[in-house]
Amino acid sequence: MTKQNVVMQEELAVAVPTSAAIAEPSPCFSYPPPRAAGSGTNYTRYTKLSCRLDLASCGGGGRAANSWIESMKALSPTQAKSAAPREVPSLASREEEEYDSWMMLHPSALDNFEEVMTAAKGKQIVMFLDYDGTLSPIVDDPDRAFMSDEMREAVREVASHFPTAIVSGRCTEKVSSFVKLSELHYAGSHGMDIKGPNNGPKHPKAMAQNVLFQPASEFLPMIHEVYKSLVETTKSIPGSRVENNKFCLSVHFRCVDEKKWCLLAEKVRSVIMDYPKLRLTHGRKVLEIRPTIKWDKGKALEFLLESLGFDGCHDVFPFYIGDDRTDEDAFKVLRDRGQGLGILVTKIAKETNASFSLREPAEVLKFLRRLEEWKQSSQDGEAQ
Ligand SMILES: O=P(O)(O)OC[C@H]1O[C@H](O[C@H]2O[C@H](CO)[C@@H](O)[C@H](O)[C@H]2O)[C@H](O)[C@@H](O)[C@@H]1O
Repeated sequence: MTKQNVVMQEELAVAVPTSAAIAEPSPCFSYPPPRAAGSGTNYTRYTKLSCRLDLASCGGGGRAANSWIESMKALSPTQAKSAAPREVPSLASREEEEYDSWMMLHPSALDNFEEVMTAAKGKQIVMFLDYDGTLSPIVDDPDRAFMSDEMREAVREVASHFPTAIVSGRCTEKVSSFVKLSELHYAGSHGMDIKGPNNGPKHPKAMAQNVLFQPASEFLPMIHEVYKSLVETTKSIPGSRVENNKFCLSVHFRCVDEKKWCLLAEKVRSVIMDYPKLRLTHGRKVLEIRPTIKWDKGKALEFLLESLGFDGCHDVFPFYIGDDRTDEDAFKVLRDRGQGLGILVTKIAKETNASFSLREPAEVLKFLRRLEEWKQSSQDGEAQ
């Protein structure tokens, strides 16, 4: 079988406006907010956090391996700043400064709620929500990443007003068992396993009935085979964990000693180099293996809009809220369509196609509650 060099070049660029550009912060933002890098905004300096996922060179150590490890650390917003070594006391404040600058371009969806809703007013809202890091906080054990009852209630309320879908890297069965709301659409396995609510949508304008779409079904046997190999190959690395997400796999290293990250990556590489039809990406302390088909969360969003009967409708306003790289595909679709709004959940500056931001799942909860209140009050207004 053809061997492939498993190299993913990914870069995370944090664009930092100069002090001149941030001297006069504007208290409110128009919709859409300023475009990110490369679109004629006030960027004059870039801080590049290299995110080269170069597994081929990992085993050999050296600079490439170090840079890969550094990029994985940089990608982890859950890093405890208080645990930073004493000799780099300025790191936290530098990150905060960068975040403040970044917020100029990706303002808080909560602080600017009225502006956001002005853009959505009169349009059919459709809500797309990522799960991990968005509805549930990031925790060490992926099997215990539960969402709170308050969050469930907020999602339930929002879904009673607007068609709502959960879009996750997890398999549909698992994420739906966490969310426990049968009235939602679920797009698991990074959008490769789409299911509509069994009893069809409650929303008068939405059409989709009993949707089931699995564009990567031919990969099931291969994924299962690779899952077994990965479990076997990585079992000697304490803390590592392979999660079977049906049409894709996750190899977790959140609980692996940093000194063993490269060894783990090398072991993953040794397995998947024999499968040129699989690709490797990385998320929040996780390596993700999935089919090379041109399908992602962005395609899933488009598919769901179409199956809901909203394709080509200009009076539809999709919100997509997510925290991870895989959510960028969906943010990009919204940006390219010039429709709706992407909201990135993050505590650190990241290059993104999202327009607005929220800091953490607790803010997502507040945002969903405000959306529900907004809908309630606009209904009350209509009734008067
Ligand atoms: O698309 P998502 O719903 O955000 O899923 C992406 C991955 O999320 C999960 O892993 C992440 O959350 C875990 C629990 O908090 C955490 O332990 C892990 O480090 C994170 O990467 C999930 O377990 C993966 O399978 C998903 O691919």
